[in-house]
Amino acid sequence: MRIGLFAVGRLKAGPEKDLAGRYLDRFAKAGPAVGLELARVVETAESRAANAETRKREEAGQLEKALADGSLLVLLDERGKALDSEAFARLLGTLRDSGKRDLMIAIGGADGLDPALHARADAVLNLGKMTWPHQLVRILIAEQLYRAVTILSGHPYHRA
Ligand SMILES: C[S@@+](CC[C@H](N)C(=O)[O-])C[C@H]1O[C@@H](n2cnc3c(N)ncnc32)[C@H](O)[C@@H]1O
Repeated sequence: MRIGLFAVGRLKAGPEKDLAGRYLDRFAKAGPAVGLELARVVETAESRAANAETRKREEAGQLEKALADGSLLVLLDERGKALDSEAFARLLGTLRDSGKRDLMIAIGGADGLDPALHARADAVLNLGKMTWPHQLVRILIAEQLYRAVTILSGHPYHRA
């Protein structure tokens, strides 16, 4: 399965990008059935100037374009469902074994994700109830993806 991370907003060179990159590299190397596309950057000068609803619709349109036909979609949202790392690994394993070729995991911008994406999503997950900036969310989900493949493969990185 190919797993893509879709994120709104550019991650500048610096410690956040380095740390997210480190976990994404480990993740890509750890699971034979798991590939990775780097996060897509969709923010433009126009989208920054637009109001929140217009901006969210535009971002959702760009995500829809980036989604392969029949792709699974998981959204990250603080109002989503809380899973522990083992349950997240099981979910990833189930999605991986579903026969679908693509899974996109989406992180919203400053205004969150458009409601139309929520209606189409296969799962909406949170990383705790607090609101994190998208830069940190990329690091958190990258680490959890790596942790999940180590759980699925029985690697000792994760100690429950
Ligand atoms: C700064 S937050 C946007 C908050 C926005 N006001 C909202 O109501 O959704 C940017 C993105 O980071 C992700 N995010 C932030 N905190 C999160 C959390 N606790 N769990 C999951 N995703 C989170 C979401 O994808 C969110 O759209």
